Amino acid sequence: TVVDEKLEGRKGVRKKGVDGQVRSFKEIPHTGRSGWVNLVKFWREDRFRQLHKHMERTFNALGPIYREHLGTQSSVNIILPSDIGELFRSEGLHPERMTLQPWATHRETRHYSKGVFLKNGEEWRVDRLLLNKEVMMSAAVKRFLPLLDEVARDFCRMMQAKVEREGRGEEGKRSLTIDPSPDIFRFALEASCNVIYGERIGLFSSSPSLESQKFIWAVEQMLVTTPPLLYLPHRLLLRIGAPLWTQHATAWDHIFSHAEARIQRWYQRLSSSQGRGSEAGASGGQYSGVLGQLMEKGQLSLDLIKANVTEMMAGGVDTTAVPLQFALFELGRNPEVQERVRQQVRASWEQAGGDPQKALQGAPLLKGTIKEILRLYPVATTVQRRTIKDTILQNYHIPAGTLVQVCLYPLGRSADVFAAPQRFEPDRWVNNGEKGQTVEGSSFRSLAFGFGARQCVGRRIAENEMQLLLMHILLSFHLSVTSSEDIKTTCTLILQPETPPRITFRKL
Ligand code: HEM
Repeated sequence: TVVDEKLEGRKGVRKKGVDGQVRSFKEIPHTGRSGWVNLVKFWREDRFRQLHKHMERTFNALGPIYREHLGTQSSVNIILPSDIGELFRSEGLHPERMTLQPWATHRETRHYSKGVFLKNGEEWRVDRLLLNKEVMMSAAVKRFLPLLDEVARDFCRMMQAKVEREGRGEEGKRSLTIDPSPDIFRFALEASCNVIYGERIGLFSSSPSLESQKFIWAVEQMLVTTPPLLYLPHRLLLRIGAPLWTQHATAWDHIFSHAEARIQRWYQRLSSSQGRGSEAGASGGQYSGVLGQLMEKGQLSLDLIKANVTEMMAGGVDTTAVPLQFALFELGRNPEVQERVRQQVRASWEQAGGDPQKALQGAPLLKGTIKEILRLYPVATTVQRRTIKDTILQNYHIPAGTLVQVCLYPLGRSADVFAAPQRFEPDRWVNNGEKGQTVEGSSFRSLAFGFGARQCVGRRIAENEMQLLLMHILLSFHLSVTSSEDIKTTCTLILQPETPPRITFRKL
């Protein structure tokens, strides 16, 4: 293949073709013509798990644009902010990503509706505008922030009790070294349930319910089984009852049944409040989470509500739990950064008089920390768009309908885009990177949540959830790590640590 033959590396911006003409699509460097040969190679060398590193290596070998053909999929991959800007500028009113076909097939075979993640066109836009009102608009953020804050505070109380009980050192100053990932997954699920269903599920108790553990397991299983199914003819696997397909579909069934039980409960409450003629609705006029809002407003059908809250639950737990693990690790191995962030958080917290929104607004380094973590460890490793018109990228002609992927891991670590890209430096995002930490301007560099009208619908939930947890942890604990070696990462559908890092929590 082109990569294997180690064709001359061509970094930087590509000049016009020999005769000054735009070059053809076929001339874009590629990693091998046959999608099936490439796929076999990927399987043999276990490259799916290292997809992010494979992309980084390929850009280094082939330059800032390349084509890849893998099984049934093909894409053009890009990395430079100028090309990313060009791509997003022409995404149109109904931006389209690569369809996660196995997820779509699950909905079709079970006769379930699809949520915004899987829809396209005007159908997508109608649902999306309704959801934005409940999760993206600033009035909605104001409503759900206290629910996230409550869970973050409870998490810290639970951790304090654990450190006191199991830690070492004198009373009141004990420290405990643990792999915090199981607790963080519980936090993320508890927080999601509180915001989406308006329901606490008691995951910080000593015996969390079997149902919740099953849910966490099912999301993990669904994520792991997705990448291989993306490149295989999964309808054939479905027809022959292949174990990979069965595992995938069963995992989704669990995720759906979790949502189903809650929707039924709400439906009964709503029907009985209507029966009583109550004007305040099932929630008694109190904010009771995204599901409650959607049910009471009644603008989306019950099936569409189910599809969307299920997608939000499935998309909202691992995606926030994993960056939080990386954040604890980076703050732990960079004590000076940790102290700087803590000082700002403390000052802001004291000023805010217990108002979580004010406290976050006064601590921009917390936001910078999250952006920096997602730069180094983008939980979704690519953002994709299907072009709606002919475009030119790196002076190559890209026909309408091409799938173009922005590769976030190599982008975040590129020295052409970020100064000292290996350094964990939340300051680089504060005051528009005034400290010269990005190379040439600042547009199209922070894309972990995607872009524009199709960006992550859970973005405001995720950002606030992660910032609030870090805020309360920094107010309560000093963090350190047992080893400051880089964490090895692996790609399922999301980028995560190969082995979760161990963190020492010392009570302040
Ligand atoms: C750190 C956490 C998260 C990251 C990095 C992340 C990342 C992303 C990205 C990159 C996209 C595609 C955006 C695009 O195409 O432009 C996306 C879409 C989506 N995310 Fe997230 N996400 C996170 C958390 C969440 C949460 C908490 C939820 C649910 C509450 C959620 C639900 C969704 C949904 C439903 C979509 C599809 C939106 C649409 O197509 O209209 N995500 N996310």
